[in-house]
Amino acid sequence: MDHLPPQISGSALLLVSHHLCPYVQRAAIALAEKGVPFERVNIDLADKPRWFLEVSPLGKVPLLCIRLSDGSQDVLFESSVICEYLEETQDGRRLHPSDPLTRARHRGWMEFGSSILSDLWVYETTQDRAQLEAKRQVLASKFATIEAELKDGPYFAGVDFSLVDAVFAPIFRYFDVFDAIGGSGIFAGLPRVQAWRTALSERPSVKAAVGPDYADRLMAFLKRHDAVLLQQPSVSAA
Ligand SMILES: N[C@@H](CCC(=O)N[C@@H](CS)C(=O)NCC(=O)O)C(=O)O
Repeated sequence: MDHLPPQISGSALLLVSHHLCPYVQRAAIALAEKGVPFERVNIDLADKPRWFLEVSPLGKVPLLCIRLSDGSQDVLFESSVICEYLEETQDGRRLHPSDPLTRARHRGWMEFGSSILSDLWVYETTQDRAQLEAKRQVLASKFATIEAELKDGPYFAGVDFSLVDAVFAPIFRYFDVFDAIGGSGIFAGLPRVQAWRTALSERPSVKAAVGPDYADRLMAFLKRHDAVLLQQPSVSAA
């Protein structure tokens, strides 16, 4: 594999990213939690570079470009696969439970998080109010399911931060923005989810992966899509 992007330099790991992508953010959180040095390069998904199309089978970010010890290079795609690879190859904090059954359950909840991201894509980009409301109900129901799963916290599995947390932290950052523009109401009556969301927002790895101006970038994205989500009563009144 010798099509690595021109931006790669000294680091053994390069995360090919997009500035808003929650799948990228989960991988960046896993890297930060493990204390693994890496480089990050953002690409324009509306104008994908040729080198990216050559090494990304699905044309999606994230990619993890890896320089191996013999000097050869390889590329991984799919955020969950990247997280699992990091867990298997890198030192630092363990992000999966050691017990196989618990680990398998965690993988299930990571998939559940990805299904929420698919719902969110429609929720944030639709121009149809009925579709927005239908997705809001789906999301509310999924977070109610999570509420029943959460124990004492602060994280999904208790005191230990795990890959499930890395998956959900970027999801909650969306709702920071949605709440600021009128309130989704999705977490009302879900105290454990609320507490989990707060704990994740304070985690340094999450802050670093998502970036300080995330809300502004997401707002600009919503405006570009002319999202009906922006037409909340409190926003139109402003
Ligand atoms: N299942 C993939 C999803 C990644 C994904 O959907 N990435 C989006 C950005 S958030 C993307 O690259 N979209 C570009 C495209 O579909 O053309 C993963 O977990 O890595």
